[in-house]
Amino acid sequence: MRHFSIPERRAEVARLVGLAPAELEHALRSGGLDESTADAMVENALGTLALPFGVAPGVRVNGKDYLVPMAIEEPSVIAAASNAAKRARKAGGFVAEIDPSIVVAQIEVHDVADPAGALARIEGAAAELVARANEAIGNLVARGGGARRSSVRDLGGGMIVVHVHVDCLDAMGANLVNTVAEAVGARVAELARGTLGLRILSNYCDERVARVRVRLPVEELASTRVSGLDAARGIAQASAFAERDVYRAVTHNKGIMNGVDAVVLATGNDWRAVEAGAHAYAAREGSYRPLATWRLSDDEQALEGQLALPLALGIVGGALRAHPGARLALALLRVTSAAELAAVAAATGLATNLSALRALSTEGIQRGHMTLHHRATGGPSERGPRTTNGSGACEPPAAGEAKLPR
Ligand SMILES: CC(C)(COP(=O)([O-])OP(=O)([O-])OC[C@H]1O[C@@H](n2cnc3c(N)ncnc32)[C@H](O)[C@@H]1OP(=O)([O-])[O-])[C@@H](O)C(=O)NCCC(=O)NCCSC(=O)C[C@@](C)(O)CC(=O)[O-]
Ligand SMILES: NC(=O)C1=CN([C@@H]2O[C@H](COP(=O)(O)OP(=O)(O)OC[C@H]3O[C@@H](n4cnc5c(N)ncnc54)[C@H](OP(=O)(O)O)[C@@H]3O)[C@@H](O)[C@H]2O)C=CC1
Repeated sequence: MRHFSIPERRAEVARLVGLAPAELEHALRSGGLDESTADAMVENALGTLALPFGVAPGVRVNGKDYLVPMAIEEPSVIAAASNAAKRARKAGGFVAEIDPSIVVAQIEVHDVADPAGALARIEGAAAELVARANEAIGNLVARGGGARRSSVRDLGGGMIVVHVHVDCLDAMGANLVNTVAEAVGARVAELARGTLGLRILSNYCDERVARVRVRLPVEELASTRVSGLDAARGIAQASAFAERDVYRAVTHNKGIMNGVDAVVLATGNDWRAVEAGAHAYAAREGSYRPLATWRLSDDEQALEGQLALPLALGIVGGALRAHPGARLALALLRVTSAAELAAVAAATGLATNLSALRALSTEGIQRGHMTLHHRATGGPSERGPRTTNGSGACEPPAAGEAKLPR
């Protein structure tokens, strides 16, 4: 069977999203980042290091179908996301709920002789601190964002920490929030009567959580190799394993981050921040837990999955200002807010988790994964294009049923 070329896939994607093929060509030239832009982005640049950039078609979230850009070096992850998305779409797709874009500015003060008095004075000055914060980020306030409230905690040993909770709207928010932390720092230290310490955002964005769920009739999990009910039971059992064992929970979460990180990376977002926050959230109850869990319904008719993780993503600012490949990724997604991007990234994470668990709990991971792995290493490939009409030409996909030539 004929293997479709990258230009053929680009042409199909361009058609699907209404871009000129030349725009894709241009944005993805040199791995999406030219040397002079790279030179301006970081220090001591020698060049760029490219990753494969692919798409998972037909990921339905809150009733809308997305062509999801994924940057990842690992074979079978994009296929896994596509596979689960296809099954989920038939059942109505993923449902996501996203918190407001709250990121916390931390101001730490030490050598505080009277922490109780400091807390009282800082709580009494909450409105003043919020106003000072908002003065420093006037443009964000004008857009409808800004500092919402402040809080303070006694950390013991003469150390206190003040949080200013800032709605960063469509930005990831690190620089915005650092500006706030520095703007209010001196006043906080004055109120605390201590020594001003660090002024920096927290990457633990537990007020900016993306929650996504999916409900699949068990028959949507069936294959020629396994019944839907057996697959669903296996996935629920795999979830129980991860809920009981930290060694398994970490790998389970890796399978979620396969999807999340690939979207985060493709869209030019800060994946270190996402990773740090996700794993802290996984451990928020004192032990490390799976970020996603799966249950078979009581009547054994449906499998229900849910995922929650903090996701501070931006569709403005950061690397997006400069990176043509990341801007292309956002153009493919056609998202209009950071919350919408978080919804898609989370849904993609739940999708890769579902496919991994389905494979693991039925036939094992190696057949699907290694078949695609062999393509990268020069070994045998069983896969040909699925969307040819026999003459090799692409069949036009129906809306929401988008499939790409392989
Ligand atoms: C690999 C598959 C998808 C094969 O799955 P399959 O059932 O053999 O595939 P199929 O040939 O029947 O195709 C079914 C659908 O899968 C997708 N699909 C299938 N092949 C392709 C392809 N070449 N390119 C694009 N999409 C593909 C596509 O959506 C396709 O629908 P179609 O388009 O044909 O109507 C399946 O076995 C699978 O999902 N396996 C899991 C793979 C995985 O999780 N990989 C990650 C690497 S392992 C890891 O990092 C994490 C892990 C596993 O440790 C996490 C954990 O332990 O929880
Ligand atoms: N610990 C961490 O995670 C740290 C991360 N960073 C890095 O910081 C960067 C992210 O910072 P971030 O503050 O998001 O980016 P920016 O500093 O680029 O700020 C985003 C800017 O976008 C503009 N903007 C336009 N439209 C909107 C909108 N609708 N909503 C919000 N802002 C809008 C605002 O500028 P204006 O108001 O002027 O128009 C805003 O200042 C990333 O590169 C990250 O890696 C930096 C330090 C620490």
